[in-house]
Amino acid sequence: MAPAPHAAQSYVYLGPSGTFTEAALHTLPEAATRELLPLTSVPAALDAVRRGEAAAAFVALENSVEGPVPGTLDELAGGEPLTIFREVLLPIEFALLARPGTEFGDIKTVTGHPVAQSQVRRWLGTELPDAEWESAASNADGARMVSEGRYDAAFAGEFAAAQYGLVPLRTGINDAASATTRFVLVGRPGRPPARTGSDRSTVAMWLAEDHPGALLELLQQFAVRGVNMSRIESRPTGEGLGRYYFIADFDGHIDDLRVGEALMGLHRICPKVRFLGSYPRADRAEPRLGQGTSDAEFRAAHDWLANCRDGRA
Ligand SMILES: O=C(O)C(=O)C[C@]1(C(=O)O)C=C[C@@H](O)C=C1
Repeated sequence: MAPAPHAAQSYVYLGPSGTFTEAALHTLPEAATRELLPLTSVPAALDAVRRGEAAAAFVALENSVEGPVPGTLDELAGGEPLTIFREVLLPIEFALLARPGTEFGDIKTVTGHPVAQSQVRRWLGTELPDAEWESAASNADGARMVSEGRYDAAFAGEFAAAQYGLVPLRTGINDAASATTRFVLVGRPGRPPARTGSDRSTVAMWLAEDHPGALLELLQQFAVRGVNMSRIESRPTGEGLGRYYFIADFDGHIDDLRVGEALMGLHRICPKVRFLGSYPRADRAEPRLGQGTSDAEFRAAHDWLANCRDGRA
């Protein structure tokens, strides 16, 4: 359901209330001053922002176990441009929620978000090998459907139990210790938040045509400027088999000279580049700079070139 026009200053997110997305959103200080509106899907949330019906959407981007959240990357790379302004990391641990009185041995059907399924697959295979899985639009939506009696149990955050009148039959479930989901706050294009010295940037890039070394040419734009890439995904363009675009995260801010030079390099060799934002890193880690890649060294090189051109070298 689309938010009402008066909600234009709101933040929208994957609902209903009780999702991990909502829990992560509450860790952002600015969320306290906004109306927070749950919507039924990530595309619905991003479209509400595109239409100006919400100030920003808060969406899951990747999980340390499952990898990218299907759909979110393509939503950011396609359609009307959007920009990432913030990131949040949330440790993820599931509980198995059921209606009060349900015996563990009676569970025949379970539900949860598809990204949850990949995080509990081994646990499910061992503990409930005969249970039938059906996907829900979100983990909280799964809990809601259990409260309505449509499934016996749902995987969700333990915090969702009380909201839906359920009880946690098992807690602390996750196939991988320290599973973490990365969320981002996305708005209409605007000036990125100020550089903090511990920043991350995201860009989507399209290749001119398939040829030997095409991916290497992209990577070189980052490597020769000392820009550390932290993630790169290839995604189908939808224009036929073998046609891909790339979406990458890298250390640094668009105001860092090495980052600006790398982005200009991409612009020279790619038919299309979409800058998706520079924003403070949630883990506050600072990049390690290689020799010759600091702002001061880039500036000195520019000054030297200008002197050479003026005959003052
Ligand atoms: O269903 C939820 O609770 C969500 O917030 C969505 C979501 C996701 O899309 O990755 C968030 C965190 C977990 O990794 C599983 C599901």
